[in-house]
Amino acid sequence: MTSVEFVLISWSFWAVVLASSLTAVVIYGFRPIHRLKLRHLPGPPRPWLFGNIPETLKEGGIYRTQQIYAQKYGPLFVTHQIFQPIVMVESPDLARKVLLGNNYRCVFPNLLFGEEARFEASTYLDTRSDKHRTVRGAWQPFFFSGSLEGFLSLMWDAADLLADSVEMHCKDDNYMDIHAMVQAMTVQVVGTTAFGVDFHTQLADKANQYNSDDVKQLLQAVYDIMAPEAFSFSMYAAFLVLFPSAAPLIKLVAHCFPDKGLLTVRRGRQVVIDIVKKLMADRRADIEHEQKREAKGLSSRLRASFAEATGERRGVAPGSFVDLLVNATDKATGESLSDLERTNQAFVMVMSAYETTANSLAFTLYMLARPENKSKVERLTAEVDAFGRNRVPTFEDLDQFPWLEACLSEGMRVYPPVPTLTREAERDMELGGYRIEKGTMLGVAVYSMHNSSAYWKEPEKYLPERFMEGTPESAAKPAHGYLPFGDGVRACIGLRFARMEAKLTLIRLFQRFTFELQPGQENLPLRETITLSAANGVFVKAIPR
Ligand code: HEM
Repeated sequence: MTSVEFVLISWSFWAVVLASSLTAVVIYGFRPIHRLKLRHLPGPPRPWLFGNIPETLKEGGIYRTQQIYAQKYGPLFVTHQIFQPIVMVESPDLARKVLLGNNYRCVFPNLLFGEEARFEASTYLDTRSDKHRTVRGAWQPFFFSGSLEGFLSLMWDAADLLADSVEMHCKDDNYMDIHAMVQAMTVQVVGTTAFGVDFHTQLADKANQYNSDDVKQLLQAVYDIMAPEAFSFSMYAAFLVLFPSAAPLIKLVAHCFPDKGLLTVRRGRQVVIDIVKKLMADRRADIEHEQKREAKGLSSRLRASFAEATGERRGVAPGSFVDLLVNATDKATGESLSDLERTNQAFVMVMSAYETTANSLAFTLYMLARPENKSKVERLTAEVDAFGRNRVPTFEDLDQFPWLEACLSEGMRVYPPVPTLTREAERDMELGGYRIEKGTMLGVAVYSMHNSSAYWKEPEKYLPERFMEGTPESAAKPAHGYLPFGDGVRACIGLRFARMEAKLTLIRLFQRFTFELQPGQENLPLRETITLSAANGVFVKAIPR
């Protein structure tokens, strides 16, 4: 073969490769099989290659496009937001059918590889059937009434410290970012209740800075993991979106040549994992130490009073999460959870326990600081005063705050901290008159449902009365239309913990202050990841009472 022939052959070879690749991309971009399968469902047109992503970016979030699509196409529609088509529902009845009939929550693919992927694979959030039952069973005692009662004083201490920080800002007469402040408080609560460690996240009245490098790192790391920028800044994420079936190859390349976004997420994860590993190792050492002391005949009751008298560190609360993990066994097999699984549970605890609670508190405080809600605040302070401005509530006392609880519930209606829920169809099913195939990804548009005039009267108004029994507003409330904590066997396991923490915080704050919103925040910009939060914080001025 002459060299000219060789070049010609190789040129034609490459032309064929190029042409067939282009054809594949064009066909792939249309996803004909998906279209065919879901052609009978209503929903927005799906532009080539990127699906509905451009519209989502334009509208500022998935929660917003869901609202627009529901208005246009009704309570069931198919959207192509990320990776694959999602059949979304927006009515209370359909949401119930999706959440109660399907027990596996879809978790979006990620870029993790190798050891990191193995770690992620054991995450609670992604467990199925028996494994899910085992892991949920291991978590459950942490939320029993006895455990919660034991956490009350730790939560109250944290809320009290928050109130001290607020007072400090009052002196400066400045607006403060109450969202950032409650975040610092909820991290403290996770630390003390679940791990027996005070992270000293709150500024309090003295140091005016974080006490420990670990804590600074932890907060930054959690932020990095959750930050949408970190994910979308990785160019590999775009490839995953476009070519999900090439995921293993994309992950391998991303692993070998990580870009800045991916590095940020991986570093963040590693920091949190290292910290929880350290916490668990410390606790194991403590347990061994305690057992030795026990063997020497010093009873735990005696030790507790000794600790009290000497001011020794309070230690791990009864029912602490690390203790549960250290002892956790798989009910089906009788085997103990592996170290990897234990570490993963602790990682999930840090990630899931603090942000959602902080967001729900920040949204509620935002609503209560708006001038038009002054009368709601007056009713709230009257309720708090009737209990006592300097009294510490007991576990039983928490039932004495129905209005405060209603204010919190209504805050989570307007701004549900988790705006979308997902499930995978476990079998072929009928939904809203349509046939849905097994394996289809399903979603519940919680934000849209909570803010729809189809189900709620005057949804734009902040009306805690909706959650007060016997009121006309409560009677007008849709059955099953309120889902801030999800529903079914995958519903939030931390619901009682979160509500108790939020109630104690609001009681302590309103015992001492009321709040005024900084002008210019009438429309609160939102940031959407898996959760919904205030994009630029919530700035308020506290008025001492
Ligand atoms: C106001 C605060 C909170 C809100 C709004 C919230 C909301 C949610 C939602 C919507 C889900 C998904 C439910 C579903 O798919 O049906 C969920 C699941 C979960 N939440 Fe929460 N959550 C909060 C606080 C907490 C806390 C404090 C913890 C831990 C202490 C926690 C741990 C979890 C866990 C582990 C899951 C997964 C449950 C499972 O798959 O079995 N959450 N949460």
